[in-house]
Amino acid sequence: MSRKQVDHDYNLRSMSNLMGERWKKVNDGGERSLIKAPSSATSSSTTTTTTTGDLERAARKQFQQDVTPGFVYVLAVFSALGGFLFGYDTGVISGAMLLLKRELDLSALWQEVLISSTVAAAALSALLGGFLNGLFGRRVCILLASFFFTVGGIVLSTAPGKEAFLTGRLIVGVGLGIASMTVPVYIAEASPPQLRGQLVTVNTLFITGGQFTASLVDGAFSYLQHDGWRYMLGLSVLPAVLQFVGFLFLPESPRWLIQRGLTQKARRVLSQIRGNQNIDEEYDSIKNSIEEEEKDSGGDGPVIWRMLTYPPTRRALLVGCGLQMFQQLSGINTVMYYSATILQMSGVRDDRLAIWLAGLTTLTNFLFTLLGVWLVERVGRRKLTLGSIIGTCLSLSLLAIGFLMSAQHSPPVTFHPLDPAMANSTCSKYQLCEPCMLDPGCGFCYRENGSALLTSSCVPVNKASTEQAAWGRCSNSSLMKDQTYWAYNYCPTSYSWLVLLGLVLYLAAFAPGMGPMPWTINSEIYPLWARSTGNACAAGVNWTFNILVSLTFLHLAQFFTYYGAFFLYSSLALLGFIFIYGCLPETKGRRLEEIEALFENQLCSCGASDSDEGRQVEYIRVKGSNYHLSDNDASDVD
Ligand SMILES: O[C@H]1[C@H](O)[C@@H](O)[C@H](O)[C@@H](O)[C@H]1O
Repeated sequence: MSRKQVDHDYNLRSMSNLMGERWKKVNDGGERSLIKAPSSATSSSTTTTTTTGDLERAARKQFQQDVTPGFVYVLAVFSALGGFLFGYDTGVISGAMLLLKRELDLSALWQEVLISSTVAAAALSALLGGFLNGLFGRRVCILLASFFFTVGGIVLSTAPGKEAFLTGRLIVGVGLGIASMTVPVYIAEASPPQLRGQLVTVNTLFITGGQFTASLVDGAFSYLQHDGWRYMLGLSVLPAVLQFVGFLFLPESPRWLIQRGLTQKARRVLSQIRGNQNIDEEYDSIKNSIEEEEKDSGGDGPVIWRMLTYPPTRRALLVGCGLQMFQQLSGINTVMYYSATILQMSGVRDDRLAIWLAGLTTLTNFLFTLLGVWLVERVGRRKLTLGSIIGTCLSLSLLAIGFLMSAQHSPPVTFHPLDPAMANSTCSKYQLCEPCMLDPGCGFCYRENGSALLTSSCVPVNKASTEQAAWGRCSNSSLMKDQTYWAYNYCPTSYSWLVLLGLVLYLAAFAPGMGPMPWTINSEIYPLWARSTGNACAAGVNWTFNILVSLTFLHLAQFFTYYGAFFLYSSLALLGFIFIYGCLPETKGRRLEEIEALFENQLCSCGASDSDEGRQVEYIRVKGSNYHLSDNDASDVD
């Protein structure tokens, strides 16, 4: 939308307010002036024959003087603690697992179960969250989520065994699912339109901030071999309690209150959030839209059915779920979960150093999400998402090329030691490091002299700990003499710089757009009656594809090699680009109530609405102004 048109829209909107206030003043007998207009405008308000030029000037002045009250920021930050916990709880487990698997003697299966149980619980509870949101409201759902985070954190940090730990992970997962779908909706519903994108994006900034904090905490407590994991997981209780207490005092979403018919309360909350600015026009607009939406929404039946049978919401749901699906299919969580392995490929052999350096990945993700917060209201959602996904696609190709070069220059196996148990292992058949590394049962044991590799062998991995070989030189750290290394899941390579470059570019491209925009856009594309269900479905899709991609990554790498897997993600990102190009309309600057109209056209003509800004004028209601005059609905002018 051009700047000029935004100004024009606001002028009209402000004018409608201004006119309302003037009528009010006339009716009040001219006793008070409710707008902070310049003296010229104020004096002319004693008559209703003011010229449009005067009105427009005064409206412009008034609009320029509007400041966003601080309360909306407080509200956004307390809600975004839910995002922080999302990032922290999904991020902290990788470091905690390193300690936990030794202390609780976990098999590979148990490790997988403990990691994926949270994500699976989140997928289910996100869907359930839609129902809870509609029934109890956003505030109760956020309170519920922080309650689950708190209880889950306590159970995890005090767990006596793996079963109790699994229970804790499931409880946290339930909190995650509810928070992930509620928080963006709550922030979007409380924000003024010109700030909405930025404030909802802050939630993703908190997610990546949580992931970054988790990597620092993992690094710090990795030195505490005994019970370190209890502190790592227990720390999440602090932000959870803070959010719970905060939300005891924060208000419900005004839009939800209006929908529930609690109009007086809604007016009070709206004026509290807007810092006692005039809320008549906004209140009126929300109320009317809800009434109209309810007429349009196709009668009875479950919300999801009504959404699917009403074309605009069906299209919005497709776009929302598609965005979340492509976010995960672009492989963000393989990069987040396996960055330590990728770093090891680039020559970092010390485990602790790899954990710390993995923190750099999460820091990059966080910093570039910050760029997204800055860009979202400047360039708009559509351009930001398109730019981001094309960058993601290219950098994934670069990552793949890095892995390809490493594979093509894979070091050979030069030494074939005899298995002491005389067992016939497949590992001894490999002639190169690449296939040896891709076999989850084997690892590469080698000596290094300068840049030359000597006596390299492919031997079975220790089933209890992938950090060692089952037998031989690499089976015990004290046996590993100087310059002897054990590489599991990676091969020593001189092309690691290409992989690292790809990784950094990937995060720089993904984090400002594809990271936050699916959440931000989902929070604004559904009409109120469909908002919680729409967000619940989209969040459910996000969690489902998260688990699908992260659980299949290693198998995918085994069958298609690392470069094959990353080329696949790159092609999926390209598909995502085509989908977004065709289907995602621009929602920047529009009121939530106006956005439904963007989905009235055919699905794949959405890009056209970018230039279709004249439509904006249709939605400006002058009702707010007439409201005081007659309180008579028949006098509304659309
Ligand atoms: O938007 C977030 C963010 O990009 C995170 O880094 C990622 O781990 C999540 O899966 C995603 O939903």
